[in-house]
Amino acid sequence: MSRAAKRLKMVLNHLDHPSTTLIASSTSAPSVSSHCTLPLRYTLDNSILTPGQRIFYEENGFLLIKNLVSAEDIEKFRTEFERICRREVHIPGLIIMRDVVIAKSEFVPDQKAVSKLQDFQEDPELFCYCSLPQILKYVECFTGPNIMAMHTMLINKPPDAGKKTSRHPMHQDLHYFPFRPADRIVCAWTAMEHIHQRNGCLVVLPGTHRGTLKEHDYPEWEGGVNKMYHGVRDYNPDLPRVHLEMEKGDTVFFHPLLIHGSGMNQTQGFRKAISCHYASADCYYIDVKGTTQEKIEKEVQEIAARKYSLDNIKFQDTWALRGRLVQGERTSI
Ligand SMILES: CCCCCCCCCCCCCCCCCCCC(=O)SCCNC(=O)CCNC(=O)[C@H](O)C(C)(C)COP(=O)(O)OP(=O)(O)OC[C@H]1O[C@@H](n2cnc3c(N)ncnc32)[C@H](O)[C@@H]1OP(=O)(O)O
Ligand SMILES: Nc1ncnc2c1ncn2[C@@H]1O[C@H](COP(=O)(O)OP(=O)(O)OP(=O)(O)O)[C@@H](O)[C@H]1O
Ligand SMILES: O=C(O)CCC(=O)C(=O)O
Ligand SMILES: [Fe+2]
Ligand SMILES: [Mg+2]
Repeated sequence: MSRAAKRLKMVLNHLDHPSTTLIASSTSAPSVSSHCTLPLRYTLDNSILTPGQRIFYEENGFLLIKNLVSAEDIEKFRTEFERICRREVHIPGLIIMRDVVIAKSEFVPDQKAVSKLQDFQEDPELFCYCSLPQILKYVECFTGPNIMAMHTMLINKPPDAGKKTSRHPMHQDLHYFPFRPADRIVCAWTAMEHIHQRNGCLVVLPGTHRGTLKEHDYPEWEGGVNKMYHGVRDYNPDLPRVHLEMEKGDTVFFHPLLIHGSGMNQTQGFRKAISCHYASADCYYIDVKGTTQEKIEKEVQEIAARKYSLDNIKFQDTWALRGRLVQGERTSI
């Protein structure tokens, strides 16, 4: 056995012990070190993730699992999405979002007018995604056994109308969340078709989950920006980034501090993905007053007041009302 292989084996043998520390370099096999250490803090001890997968998530803040959701399930989500677009079903609480370019034009009951569905927790067909056992099995590695589905989306990224508004600016999802700890929150995002750079795949900045929550603002884009699409202020386009090309059914799990976004859709198709943000039910709410999240709190409260006549609702309560238990016990949030 080579020296590198021996070293790797030693790390793998130790990984099941919480006290183990390791350094994991981004290029080669991880090595045990007594002076420069990185505890495992982003993943929990169970037998689902291989040691290599744990190290990868610890280092990079995301983990891609191939072929996790079946074609039949994806077909079911697609069918339901189309029914919603044709207004054949009405789902309480569901937000149907249109791209900013067409938001002010005429009503067209077609999927071509819908860029995103948000908050589908009351739709049994779509919410089925959030309870898929093969997804929850992975989610538990990050959240622990008590699991809440906090936020649901089906993204139908439209062909760009020429103004680059189909882009999603680089952001950290934690910016939208008034609950903690961040390490017990994870997003599952599943490709509903082949997603590549030309139709606007996810773009991630590996390792940025180890940083802090950054200040977010609307980016200054000439062609306009969609409502609530905040981006990290002073985005540095020189940081190393990875385009996540995915096949239908592939699922990426990522940390809420990971900086990510998606490019414009340069094809004529509507690229589809379905996602859910999960949190441990043992998380707790925080007050965002006086923090960088105050602006988003205000925007969400304005929407809650305008759309649902919920005046003076607390930011935390907009989440408590939408969150749904999918495994274990609803202990806190
Ligand atoms: C049961 C408790 C209820 C609590 C309710 C709380 C509401 C919560 C809102 C969402 C929270 C978002 C949290 C997400 C966090 C997850 C992390 C992931 C990061 C992201 O995904 S970032 C993007 C997330 N945000 C969105 O997807 C935006 C959500 N969209 C909307 O809220 C609505 O689509 C919108 C934009 C408010 C419009 O809806 P609606 O009011 O139904 O639409 P109207 O046609 O009536 O238009 C009203 C007004 O808005 C303009 N408009 C419409 N679409 C857009 C757009 N895409 N961009 C900019 N402006 C838009 C439209 O032209 C109208 O303007 P007027 O000037 O004519 O009034
Ligand atoms: N000023 C900015 N602030 C925040 N996010 C940005 C900014 N500019 C670009 N992005 C985001 O960067 C990510 C990468 O975009 P994309 O894949 O389109 O890059 P690219 O096509 O390689 O670059 P370019 O568009 O410059 O040719 C997208 O999420 C995009 O929305
Ligand atoms: O373009 C996408 O599908 C990603 C959207 C995203 O990151 C989000 O909604 O939080
Ligand atoms: Fe996001
Ligand atoms: Mg681009």
